[in-house]
Amino acid sequence: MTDITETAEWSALAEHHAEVSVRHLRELFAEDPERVGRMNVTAADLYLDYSKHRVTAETVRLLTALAGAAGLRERIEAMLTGEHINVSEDRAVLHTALRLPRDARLVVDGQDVVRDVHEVLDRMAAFSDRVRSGEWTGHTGKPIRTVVNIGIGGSDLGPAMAYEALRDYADAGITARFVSNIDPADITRVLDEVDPEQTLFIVASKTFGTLETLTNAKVARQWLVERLGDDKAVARHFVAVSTNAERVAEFGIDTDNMFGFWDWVGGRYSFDGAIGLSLMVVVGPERFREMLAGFHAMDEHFRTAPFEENMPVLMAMLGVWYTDFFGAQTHAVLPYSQRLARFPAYLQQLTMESNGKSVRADGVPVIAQTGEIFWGEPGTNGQHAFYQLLHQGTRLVPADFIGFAEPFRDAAAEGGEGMHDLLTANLLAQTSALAFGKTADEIAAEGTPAAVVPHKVMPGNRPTSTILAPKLTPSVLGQLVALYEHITFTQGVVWGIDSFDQWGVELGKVMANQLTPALTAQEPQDGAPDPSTAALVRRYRALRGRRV
Ligand SMILES: O=P(O)(O)OC[C@H]1O[C@](O)(CO)[C@@H](O)[C@@H]1O
Repeated sequence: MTDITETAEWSALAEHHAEVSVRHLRELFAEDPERVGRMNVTAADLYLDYSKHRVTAETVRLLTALAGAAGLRERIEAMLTGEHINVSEDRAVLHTALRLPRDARLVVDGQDVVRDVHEVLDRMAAFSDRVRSGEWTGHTGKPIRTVVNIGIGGSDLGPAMAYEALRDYADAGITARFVSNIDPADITRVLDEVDPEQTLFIVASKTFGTLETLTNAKVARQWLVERLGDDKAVARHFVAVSTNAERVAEFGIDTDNMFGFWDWVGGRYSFDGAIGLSLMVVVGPERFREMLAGFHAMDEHFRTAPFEENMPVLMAMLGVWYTDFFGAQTHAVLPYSQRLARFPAYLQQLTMESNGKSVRADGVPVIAQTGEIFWGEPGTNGQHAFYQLLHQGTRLVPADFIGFAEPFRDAAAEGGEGMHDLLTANLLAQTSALAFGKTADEIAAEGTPAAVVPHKVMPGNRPTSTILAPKLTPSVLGQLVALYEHITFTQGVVWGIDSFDQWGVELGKVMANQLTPALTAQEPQDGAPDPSTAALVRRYRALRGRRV
């Protein structure tokens, strides 16, 4: 395997970087009146303006050539057709199959994937309809009003983010809550606020072996049985989403009430399948299917569009450009929608668990920097917090601004007419200020005292993408998520890594299990892994009033 940094395309970009990195966006715009008309792309309902990036037409040509040199076209095909591209776990990677239409055909490793996917979707839909209509009741005969999703990582962040994004579409009077952390504060906060007779727990875990989820699920089960006074209540108040039927049964959930998926769906790529059950119960199967159609539309764009017009490829390669050539350390995602408040957190798992790797798929250490660090908050909240650093700090932080033409509902009736336009005006103002800034001359010309001028200079030349969509519908959410999935995939291909395993999270889990007795045993124990940890164990035990 040739390292990407050893290709002619990489060297060409390194040379080109020396020329482009000294240019200001002001100049790039001034010398090319066609720039805005050229540097945009549409995919399904999403419009991307990437003209405010520190690139020229030549940069785009070189970046897409690099994607080609990495074998991106072949790797896309390999993923979509079920090759075992997750090499360290010897698995296919087929989250795109979760949204294939019913009449598509895909057989992988002898399995009719499309038939299986739709079988599960149909069971989910039938179950959701029963819960939504009130036909499925709790143990005492009352309808379900709250679903509590118990899961963590991909079994939490996806459904929690999507629920928040689409909760305006809830039309059956059912709300969702999400419990993930092993911190007892998480589950108790929810249990304190829900009615046991009208609550359905969805225990969501791909492996059904995750400590946090199983612990929280046990707590919820005990709470329920105590409140309803009958073990049999569990059957009406607990369902499971998992790939592991045996463990679901061991836990005491009837596998008739289990919704399955497969090892070729990574946890962080799973909420468009059974892991999205809580969302489907809230918004209904029809909306859920609209979301899947949105995912699929972006999949098709990714599969078919030439790289220079391919939204995920362009955004991925811009990320590579800043990470590997400009040395950018992080990447901000700034949705101008309160409904996307959890989107940055969701993207953190998607991108960082996927691409936070330092060896290539063949086990050889990487040379390039990998794994963009994503972070962000909804606009305008971020503006009043960290945008100062984006505008005037010493670091380069490329940012994605995501906006919508229409809100789900405005606040006109409440006297808030025009609020949404104000929100959008803020988005546009920020990207313009970041790109073009304000010079010392312009500031001095406003009569600013000379000593203050340097403090007010806005350097500009800070790159942003602007994604604009008509409205945050289920379909648009699907498109957005698929966009970032494919950005993540493309970057993984360029860096030559396995984006679909996550071995780096395992050691900590094992050590936590080993350390628990050291914290809880009546007598102090040896065996802390290092002197610092041993001292912290003693301190913790002392604070808890235990013998040291
Ligand atoms: O769905 P599970 O098997 O409970 O796993 C939860 C999460 O834990 C991880 O394996 C990381 O520890 C994630 O990849 C996954 O999404």
